[in-house]
Amino acid sequence: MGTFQIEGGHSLQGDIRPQGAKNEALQILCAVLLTPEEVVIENIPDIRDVNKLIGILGNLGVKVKKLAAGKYSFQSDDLDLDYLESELFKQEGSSLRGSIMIVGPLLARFGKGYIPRPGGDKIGRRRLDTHFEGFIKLGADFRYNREERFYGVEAPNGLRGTYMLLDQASVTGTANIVMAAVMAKGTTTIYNAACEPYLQQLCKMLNRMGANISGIGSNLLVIEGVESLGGCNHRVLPDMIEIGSWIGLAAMTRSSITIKDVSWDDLGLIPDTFRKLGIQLERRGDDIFIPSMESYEIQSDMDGSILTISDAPWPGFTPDLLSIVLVVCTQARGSVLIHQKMFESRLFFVDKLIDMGAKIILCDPHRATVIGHDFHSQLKATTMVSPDIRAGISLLIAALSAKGTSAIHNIEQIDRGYERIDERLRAIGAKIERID
Ligand SMILES: CC(=O)N[C@H]1[C@@H](OP(=O)(O)OP(=O)(O)OC[C@H]2O[C@@H](n3ccc(=O)[nH]c3=O)[C@H](O)[C@@H]2O)O[C@H](CO)[C@@H](O)[C@@H]1O
Ligand SMILES: C=C(OP(=O)(O)O)C(=O)O
Repeated sequence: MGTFQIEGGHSLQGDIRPQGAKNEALQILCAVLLTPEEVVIENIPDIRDVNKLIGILGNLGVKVKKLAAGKYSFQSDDLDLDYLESELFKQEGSSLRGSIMIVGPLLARFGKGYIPRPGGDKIGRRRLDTHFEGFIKLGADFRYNREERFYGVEAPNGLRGTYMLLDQASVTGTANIVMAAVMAKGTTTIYNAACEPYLQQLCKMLNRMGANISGIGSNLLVIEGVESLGGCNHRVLPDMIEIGSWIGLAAMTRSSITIKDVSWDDLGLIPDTFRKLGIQLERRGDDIFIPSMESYEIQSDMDGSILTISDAPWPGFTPDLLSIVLVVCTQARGSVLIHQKMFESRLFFVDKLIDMGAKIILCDPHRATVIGHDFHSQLKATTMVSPDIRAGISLLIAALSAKGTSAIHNIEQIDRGYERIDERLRAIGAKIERID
């Protein structure tokens, strides 16, 4: 279990460039299984989850070549499907959430797909029903081995397009079903589809490979099945969750930071949500400039009531930034209610912030009220364990703003989504060391 040691209380300055988006990369990497031709992907982040998925693709027989930093070529022309039934796959496949998205492409191309129940963060129940109900609607047979926690779908006679209304706008579920449907016979219509930029990018890439998907960016996707897909080039967007993390970091440490090449038009409600906390953000070309601020004041609603920040499927505010918003509010002027609707265990980390001196009332597993200090009282350094990726980065931001030296254990959770975070933060003046 690795540890970060952080000396807090210093303001930072400079430019930071976001990595490629983790959640997009996980989808795009799975899509390389849909064609025997070469697929070249750029801006792949060098993070644990993505590297694990690339490892799984390699074990499946995909020819993986690293062409440059973040740039890889993949060719799935000679796969070893026996790997899917091996003990090694049971371990590797369960170690990250994103691996679930190999099932759709394998089912589309080879008529079968298996996956162990994915592991990952302890952030609440994470059902897979939407994925498998979609595959069943497309004509696949489903089985679940309860003892081994192993899911399987088979469609030896191929898949057939149909209409489906998803029970939830699941991000990975939509990606999986889209990838299964692109080569199904006839038309598939997916209503209540998730439409995060990750999915928009996936659908655009699939169309470049020869698929016929319309409705991209909406919650109604129409997919005309095609016989086969070919190779393509694709570039992963900057990671909007990392961008939000750097905005929070700048505000909490009263730093002046420029976040480079953010792809503003794909950020949805993220900039305005931070603005509601009183944080100044300036659009400079495709960069975000955040000036150093002595203080930031949370806006009230128009009728004067306390602001609520809650998550929702895209184009709503992403749940992956709520922990970061929460930590930023601990030093704001004013009060806010944070309502995490999707996940039931993502707010428990506030205990650590309370230990550090933050004023937070955890109302129930989904809601926390934060009363900001307006920098009149600095958080105090402490020792903590990162429970999940976004709680981890939030604790790291808290430690960078706190007085004294903090330690964060279990930083593997942070490394699964943030590339060389210690080096990149040191480059803008942070005092952070990795201790193995
Ligand atoms: C690898 C990856 O891409 N992970 C992301 C993906 O996970 P993932 O695709 O696993 O998450 P889902 O979209 O399936 O759902 C996440 C949670 O929200 C609940 N839910 C979802 C939709 C909805 O309309 N109502 C609802 O309550 C689900 O029951 C579940 O508990 O999307 C999540 C939701 O944006 C993000 O937190 C994860 O970072
Ligand atoms: C919850 C997250 O990731 P995953 O779905 O990979 O666990 C996240 O990125 O915040």
